[in-house]
Amino acid sequence: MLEIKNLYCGYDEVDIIKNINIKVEKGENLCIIGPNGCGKSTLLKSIANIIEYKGNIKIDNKEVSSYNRKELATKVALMSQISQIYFPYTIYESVALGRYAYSKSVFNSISGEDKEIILDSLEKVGLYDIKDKMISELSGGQLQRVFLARTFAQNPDIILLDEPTNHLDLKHQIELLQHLVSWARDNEKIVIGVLHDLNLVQYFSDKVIMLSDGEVVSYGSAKEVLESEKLKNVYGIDIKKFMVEVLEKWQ
Ligand SMILES: Nc1ncnc2c1ncn2[C@@H]1O[C@H](COP(=O)(O)OP(=O)(O)OP(=O)(O)O)[C@@H](O)[C@H]1O
Repeated sequence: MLEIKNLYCGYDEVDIIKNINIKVEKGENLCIIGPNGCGKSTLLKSIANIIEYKGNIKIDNKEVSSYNRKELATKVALMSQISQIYFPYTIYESVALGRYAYSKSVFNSISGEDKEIILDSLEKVGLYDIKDKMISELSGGQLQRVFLARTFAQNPDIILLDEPTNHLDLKHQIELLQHLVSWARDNEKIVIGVLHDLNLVQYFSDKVIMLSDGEVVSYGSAKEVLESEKLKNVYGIDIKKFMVEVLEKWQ
């Protein structure tokens, strides 16, 4: 379980995130929404202990800042927006890096069980058949799926995703989110994702948290949070009216 209490964090002594309190139960999918710059990525970075924070962030009753790096890697994995850094690795090798947290030393070779987990992760994201390709030869969407497979291979208790679908076509967006939902439900894990597409939020989340200027302005089911008036106040446009107009065009 993840429990966040009185959380404040930011950069250069300026708080971006202010007084956040949430509890996420095992098996739950939480979506974080809110306009550009409201602090969504900053919140994820604090949960992954990448930036310092004030208050409490506890995974299984232990403060994330008190886990050592390797231990924390078995608890939480952050998949960020795609980085443009390309290492000279194959897809398989890149995904194998996800098993590092479980190796006894950097000199240990990968075990039979590790191999099975890596191949299973590649299968899940549909990259098994091209696992020996160099990652420098991949499209943005394929690369995103490599990072996701590495996250699955890491098998943490909590996966944090920062706009995981931004490079994916619609089929892969839906498949990815379906994988994540069943991964969380079947294994009693937690998925916390920043999503901009409110249709996907509506479809895949158990709970939604809406941020505005670093504070929680709404927290609950998608039905409770994605209310027309609340969205208008935070985003400054009538999103529901726009969505309904678009849907009518499909008729
Ligand atoms: N490394 C950093 N140093 C200083 N300020 C930063 C840093 N990263 C982000 N910020 C600032 O913190 C604020 C929140 O940024 P953050 O990336 O968390 O927002 P976001 O809600 O994820 O935005 P977006 O939807 O555009 O991705 C912004 O004002 C941003 O400029």
